[in-house]
Amino acid sequence: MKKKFLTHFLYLHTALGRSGNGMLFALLVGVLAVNIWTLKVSWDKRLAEAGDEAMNLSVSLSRQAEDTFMQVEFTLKDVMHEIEQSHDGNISTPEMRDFLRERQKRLLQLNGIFIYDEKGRWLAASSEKLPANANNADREYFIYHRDNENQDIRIGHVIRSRSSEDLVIPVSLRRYDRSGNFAGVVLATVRVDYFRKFYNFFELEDRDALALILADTTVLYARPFPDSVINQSLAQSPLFRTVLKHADSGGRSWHSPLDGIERIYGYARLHRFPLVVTAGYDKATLWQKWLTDHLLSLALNTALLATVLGMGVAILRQARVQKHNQHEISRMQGELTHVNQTLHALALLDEMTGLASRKQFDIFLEEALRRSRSSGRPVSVVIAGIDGFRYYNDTLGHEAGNKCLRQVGKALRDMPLSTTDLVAHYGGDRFAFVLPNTSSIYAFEIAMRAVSAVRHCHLPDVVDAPGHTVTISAGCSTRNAANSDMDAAMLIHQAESALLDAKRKGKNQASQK
Ligand SMILES: Nc1nc2c(ncn2[C@@H]2O[C@H](COP(=O)(O)OP(=O)(O)OP(=O)(O)O)[C@@H](O)[C@H]2O)c(=O)[nH]1
Repeated sequence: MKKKFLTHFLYLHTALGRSGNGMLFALLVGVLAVNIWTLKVSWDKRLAEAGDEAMNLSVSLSRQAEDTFMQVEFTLKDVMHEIEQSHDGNISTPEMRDFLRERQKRLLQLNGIFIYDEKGRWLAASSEKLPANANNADREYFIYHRDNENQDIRIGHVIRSRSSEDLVIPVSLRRYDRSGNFAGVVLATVRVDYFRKFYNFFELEDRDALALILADTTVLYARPFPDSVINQSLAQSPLFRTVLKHADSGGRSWHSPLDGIERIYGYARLHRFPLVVTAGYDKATLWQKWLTDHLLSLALNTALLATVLGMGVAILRQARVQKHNQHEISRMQGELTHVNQTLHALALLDEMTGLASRKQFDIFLEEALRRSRSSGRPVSVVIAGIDGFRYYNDTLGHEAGNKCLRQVGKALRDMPLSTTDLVAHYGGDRFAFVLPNTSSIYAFEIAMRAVSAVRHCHLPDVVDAPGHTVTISAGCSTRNAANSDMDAAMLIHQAESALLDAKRKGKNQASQK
């Protein structure tokens, strides 16, 4: 049912419909393929651009991080130098505090600078006052330096400052005494807010991400995440599992383990410090923006395609209507031809007697004369009339007269004649023969046979004339070589004249002119 409807709707039952639909389908597939391909190329290009942008951003962020920590490193080294310069070994002096404060103020990223002895006690700090009995021996960086003879700068996990309550990144150096033993730690704390502010300068979408990460996979700061992600491990991130193992910088997409969102990331490992920075563009946001940019062209293309398809269907429909109309016209023409033929045939037959009509007689006679002229062979005409038919008609009535006409007509039709001869009802009580290739002698014989045929039918005549039967009289004329100038009218006139002769001579006989 559905298939039938579809076949009819799409005109698939016609050759025109099939080829039209084939063309429309090919057009649809072609336009769709080109559009999809163009859009795919455009989306791939956008992704590649986003990858490049993320990579560039991560490289600049890595420069910024390197500069930030390098300045801190130099400051720490300055502090070490200053400590070495103190003659009596006393660090807890106002001069040292001023020195530390002055150095701290130089760098925006610095939260504070601190000097601890080998027990973790505060010796000096850039802050206004030293907390009483303060001890940092429990801090992770302190324990590290106490237990490791490493002279390099160390960047630790984020901690909350005991002096300012801020989230800070501890950057520390091991102190040595003159004998080379552990003498404590010099610490500079870098504000996490410094990175927060810096990363906020960039015009990014809500779900785009920037992160500063320790090389041991610990998050130091990451936007747009809450501070709860700070110090989380990214060991499960593709960044540490695979990506960084292949290259120190580059671009790739992966799902962040912090929120599961897929981003196009750029990443860069710092050369001088064990840090990694990443910049990631949210793929879904990129897709939405790209879609919005292409929505207009997409809508226009769709509208164009729909218009073309609509026009195609309309043309197909129009062609189908035209074909239907043509079919109707030819069917009607056929019907008209049939009707015409019927009408023509009816006009050529006499309705009452079933003999040829007067019209057919005229046509047939003209044709016989034409052939006679070209062949030189004779053609004859016999005209017969019922004797005393007016009286018959007047006495027995018109209906009886009609019956008599039919009976006489039948008698004449039943006469054995040549297939080329024609018997017609000439009109009124008259009958006529056209006899091609018939000489005057033979025409006269046929006229007499006609008279005889009617007589032998014994059709009863008028009631008050017993023993009388219906008779006819006949007159004939012939065109032959001797009177070759005769036309149809002359032949008929002569035959009628002969008929009158026969009537005058007493009826029931034939006469010839
Ligand atoms: N029933 C009938 N009568 C017809 C028809 N056509 C003509 N007639 C009649 O035929 C008669 C012809 O009369 P006439 O021409 O005088 O011929 P007639 O009476 O036979 O006279 P003669 O020719 O001298 O024998 C008229 O009365 C017509 O009304 C017809 O179709 N049916």
